[in-house]
Amino acid sequence: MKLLIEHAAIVASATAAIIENGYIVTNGSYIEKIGSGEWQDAKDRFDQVIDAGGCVVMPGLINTHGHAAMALLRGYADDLPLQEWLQNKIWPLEDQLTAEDIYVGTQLGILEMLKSGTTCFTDMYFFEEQVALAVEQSGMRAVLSRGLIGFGEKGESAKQEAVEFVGKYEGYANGRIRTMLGPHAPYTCPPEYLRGIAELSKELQVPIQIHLSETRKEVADCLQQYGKTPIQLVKEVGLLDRPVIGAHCVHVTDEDLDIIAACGMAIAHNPNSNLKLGSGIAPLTKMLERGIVVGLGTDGAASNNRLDMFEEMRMAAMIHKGLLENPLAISASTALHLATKGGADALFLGNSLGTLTVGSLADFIIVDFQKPHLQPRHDILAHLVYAAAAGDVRDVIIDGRVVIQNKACLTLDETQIFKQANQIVDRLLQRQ
Ligand SMILES: N[C@@H](CCSC[C@H]1O[C@@H](n2cnc3c(=O)[nH]cnc32)[C@H](O)[C@@H]1O)C(=O)O
Ligand SMILES: [Zn+2]
Repeated sequence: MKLLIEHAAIVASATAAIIENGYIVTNGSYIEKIGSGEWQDAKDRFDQVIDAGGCVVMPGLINTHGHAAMALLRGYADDLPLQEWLQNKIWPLEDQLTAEDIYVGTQLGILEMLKSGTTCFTDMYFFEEQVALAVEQSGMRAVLSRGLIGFGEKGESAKQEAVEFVGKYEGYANGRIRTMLGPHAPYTCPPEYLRGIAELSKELQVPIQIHLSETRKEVADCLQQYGKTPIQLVKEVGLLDRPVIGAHCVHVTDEDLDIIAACGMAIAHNPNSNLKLGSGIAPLTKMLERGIVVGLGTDGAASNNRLDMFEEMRMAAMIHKGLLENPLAISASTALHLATKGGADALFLGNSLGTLTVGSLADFIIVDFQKPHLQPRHDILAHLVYAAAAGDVRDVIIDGRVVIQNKACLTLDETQIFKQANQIVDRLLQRQ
């Protein structure tokens, strides 16, 4: 497949100069050429030529933390704190979910992410092979892990499933699927279990994703039980000797942050989920000051309730400005970086993903700027962060393939997915 995208304003990265009247040529999965001016050569050698006049092309957004199938649970349990939300509402309902439910729920989540400009997402859930199937069929890129709760027999069999999952799906779907190990959290995985996961990660050569220091209660319980913060604990069991992305890190001490920086652990910052569950606000500026690699994430749709990275990008900028009473705290450029290259780096994929350069993967989005809220064009980068919204995404290209065209998804059947998702919820809530 060979594409020519022309007449676009190209934001190749959060720091590069904007290319006016630019073009991008793709070849297979990769970007072959980027330049400005009219395309002079023949166009008949392209499979498709896309006129992006009046639009901005930017790297696809990278969602570094979530549980896609939880789109099914959107609006099911709102206005509760994390532990109550998980134990009383989410986990009992998740116990009833079938493989088919996860497949449909993931399709719904992917559809929402694609239409709002996400080209790569991270997932930690169960029936993960169904997630892989939905990813493969949708054309999306993803980093997938079987979520692990490390107690008893179930903990061991889930670990075995995770090993098989990595073996089967690492590099699957033309490399669009990458894998990780997904121990859920220190409060659901005992220290010895986490130690085993660290060893497994080394053996299988895949990174780890885990929820860490999400709430004040989690940290207090951990201190009480082990005499250590969650960060100190995961360091001690050897987890941080491996590549790790920790989700949340809302309640971290300066010493925790020093450990994170020294070990090269990456963080998924989920501002909207942390706000909605009343967990708090992670110290993003302190993380960045220490050179910690940070990406943005939505978390599941049951705690957000959107899978919209434009929202996360905007919120990441706004919330820290307000909190620190400093409009410079997180600039538009920093927010855009976090949502693109920062995310790629946080998933250990920064070599090929996150910026638009010759030789990098052809994952990018075309944002329609012919909208009242995106005019006049003072500053394109600021518009992308402070003014643009999911609905402005016109086309999405992943792995050199057009997946969303003129706002329509070419790979998933939207009507069918809505119908099936509602049938599942009716069954779960016994409304039929
Ligand atoms: N329960 C699964 C394994 C866990 S998957 C990951 C889990 O993370 C849960 N989850 C979603 N968002 C959060 C969060 O913000 N903090 C902690 N857990 C979450 C989610 O509901 C899901 O149960 C099994 O059958 O083995
Ligand atoms: Zn989560």
